[in-house]
Amino acid sequence: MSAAVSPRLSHTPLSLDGNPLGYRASASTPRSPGAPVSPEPESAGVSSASEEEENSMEEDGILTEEEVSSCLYNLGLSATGLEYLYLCLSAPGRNLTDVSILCNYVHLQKLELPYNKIKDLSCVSHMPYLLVLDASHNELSDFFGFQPPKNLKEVNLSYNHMSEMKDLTAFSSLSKLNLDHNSFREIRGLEKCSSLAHLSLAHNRLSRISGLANLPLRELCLRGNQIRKIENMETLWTLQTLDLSSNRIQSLSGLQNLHLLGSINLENNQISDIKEASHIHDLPLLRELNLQKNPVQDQTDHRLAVVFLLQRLTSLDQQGVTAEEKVSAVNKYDPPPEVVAARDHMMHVVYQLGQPQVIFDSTLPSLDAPYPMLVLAGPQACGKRELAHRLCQEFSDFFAYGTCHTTRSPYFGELDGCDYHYVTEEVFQDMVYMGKFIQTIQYAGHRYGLSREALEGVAREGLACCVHMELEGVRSLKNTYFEPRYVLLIPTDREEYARRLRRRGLYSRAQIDSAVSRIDAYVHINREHPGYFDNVIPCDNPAEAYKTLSQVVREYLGLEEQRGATTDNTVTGDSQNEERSRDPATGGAVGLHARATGVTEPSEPSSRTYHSKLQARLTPQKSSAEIASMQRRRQLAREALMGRSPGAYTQLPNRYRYLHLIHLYQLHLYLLQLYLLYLYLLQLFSRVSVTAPGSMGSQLQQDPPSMSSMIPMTSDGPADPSEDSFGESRAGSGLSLRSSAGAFSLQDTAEGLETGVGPDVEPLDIPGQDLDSLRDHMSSGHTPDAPRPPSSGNVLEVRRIGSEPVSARPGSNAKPILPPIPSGRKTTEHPAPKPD
Ligand SMILES: Nc1ncnc2c1ncn2[C@@H]1O[C@H](COP(=O)(O)OP(=O)(O)OP(=O)(O)O)[C@@H](O)[C@H]1O
Repeated sequence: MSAAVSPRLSHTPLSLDGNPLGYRASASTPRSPGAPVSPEPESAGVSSASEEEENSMEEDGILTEEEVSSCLYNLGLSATGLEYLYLCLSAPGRNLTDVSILCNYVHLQKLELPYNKIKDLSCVSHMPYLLVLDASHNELSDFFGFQPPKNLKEVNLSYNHMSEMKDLTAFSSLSKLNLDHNSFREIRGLEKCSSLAHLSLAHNRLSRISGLANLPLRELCLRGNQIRKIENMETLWTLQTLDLSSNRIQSLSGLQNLHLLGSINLENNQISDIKEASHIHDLPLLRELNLQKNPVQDQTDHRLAVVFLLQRLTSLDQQGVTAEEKVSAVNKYDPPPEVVAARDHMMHVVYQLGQPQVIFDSTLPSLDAPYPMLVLAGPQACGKRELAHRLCQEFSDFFAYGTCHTTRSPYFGELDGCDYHYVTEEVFQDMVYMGKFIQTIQYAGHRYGLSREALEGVAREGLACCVHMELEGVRSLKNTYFEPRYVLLIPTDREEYARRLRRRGLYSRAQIDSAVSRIDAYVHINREHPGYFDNVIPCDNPAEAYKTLSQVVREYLGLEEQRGATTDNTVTGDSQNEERSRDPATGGAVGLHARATGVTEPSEPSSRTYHSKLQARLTPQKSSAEIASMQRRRQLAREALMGRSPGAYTQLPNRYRYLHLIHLYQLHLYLLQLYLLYLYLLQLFSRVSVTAPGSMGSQLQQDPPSMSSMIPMTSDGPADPSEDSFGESRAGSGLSLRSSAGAFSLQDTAEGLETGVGPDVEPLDIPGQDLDSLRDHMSSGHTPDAPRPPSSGNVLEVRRIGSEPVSARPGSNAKPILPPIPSGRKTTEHPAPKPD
């Protein structure tokens, strides 16, 4: 059966309307109405009645039998199955006014009479087998003005003059009804149309949606009415396509329950708020949405916002939604934590680039080794701030508290500058614009940030910075060039943690719930990304947590070595433990497992022993951090010798900074070598000049006479031979380096330069003019380290180990050196004493 017939082609409907046999009724073959016919092959010339005849018929608008003959098509079995009949009639665009003759064609199943002037369709009452009726573009004013054909399925009465719907209960088979372009003001009479799947009432005068309850509609078109509100549609469970374009709708409320909706057209309405999209957010099958010509289009990024709210859309405003758009939308409105962190990092880098570039104290210790930091991470009020303070107190030689900025106001007992720098939102934002932060986060409506200055202050002291932060802060910090140690403090007892939060009396119930739920984020990231945190410490009991933390820190610093020597013996005496710890398949797994499961077991001596021993075996004599530290000190010494301070190139643009440093380094190296050669020759000459010629050879073979002054001394005598001449204990670099800061030896510098692995050089405070004094001093026959009379600040002082530590870098703003926290390095054996 033909679905549609073009009115202008209706004279030759055979090829278009599915008559496979190519038969049609001959106009010259009269037959009784509905009478069976024998199929005849169509012959050219017979198919059309004479034009004159047709014109005369069209003029008076009465459909005649001859014309009917020419309009019949689709020969087939009658509904009874007993005879062959023409089942369809198509007479479009003939200006017909009277089609009463069709009362005789009782077997018709499809009747197409569009583009005529028909006012009366009562003939349809005589077509009990009619399935499809198309009477669009006529002058009908009587709604369904005929007796219901029992099986009528599709009716098109669009473009007529009907204004009132009547009860269609009798049309129970009706599945498709088109009533567009009439004058209906209200939908009614459809309640019993239990098969109605497609209904179109476009361009009528409807002002509200009604009369559709419980209809099995799959497609509903109410375009071009005056509807203001989506209502009475809750029961249209089966609706898949909805066209409400060109109405006056302001809200999408009312569509929430239509779970099968796949396409909504709301073009040309009054929707002005993007949030309206949230009403259809949960429709699982929604793929197409048209919001063109709505006020909402004026909002910037409205498309991204809608794409974000309705992420299942494949087409928005008749334009395909791309994957890129979806990603951008999510990144804009609900960015994943990684994106937040990356953006935060990017923002601070960009703002910082806008500022004059300087070499920061926190980058100076070495270009290779990042500034040492310890980050205590964990959910709010897990006690990490107290732990950080305590740690900095106990290990004050190593750590200082990095005070962050916050926009929240201080709680009772908190001190500005101690716990946080409390600033206003404006000040905080200004600091952001000035590129002062390394990372920031927004937490519980407040902003927190670690400023560069907080870090620099600690770096200037030569200490490692200890900070505490939330997971978001850790994520951001991980994007920077800093490589802190991250210790996760995690509450394992949620009840206790919630109680602790409640006890503080500072947080609302929602805040407490949120804080408790954030534990999962920490657990998740620790489980999914082994190694994300270097250590995980349960913090249910603050005292226990601190004990574990300080233990961990000691291990980092290598301080455990000295203290745990006896412990080691007892532990290593346990052969079983030792065996286990040596076996990477068992002991090693314990350590890894502890990390992976997120709980370290500091009370597990075997794993600790195994770990430290393994580290001791695997770690080379010097770690990269130590080497970096030594290189830096050598460089500082050279700078000091040359009377240079870093201030000369601190204003260099960032990108030339490292290149410039390398060139300077090479130049220094070269000049220093020349200078040392010169000094050495001077020294030789001076000695040769005071030594008898016969003893000259033996004198030359001796160690340099100043060697004794190079041996580190303590107040009680020579220093521990396990320390090198700079007091740097190989086993515990962090501790010894700090205590020996300021020691220096020219010979050692020369030695180090020649061998490349010589003793370390500590920076020497030599102002520029000291060089002249040094030259004068040596030209008078003294060695550089020979004592010189004191003068007012222009004296070259060779500090011995054991003198009080120097807190400032030689030259301008040098600082004592704290190497990056050694990576758990522990050696059981002390380095072999240096030969005298
Ligand atoms: N710069 C920062 N980056 C990321 N997180 C930060 C930063 N500064 C502070 N925080 C974290 O913000 C959260 C809220 O800070 P607040 O001072 O209100 O909590 P707290 O009660 O002191 O928590 P805690 O005792 O665990 O430190 C804390 O978890 C804190 O560690």
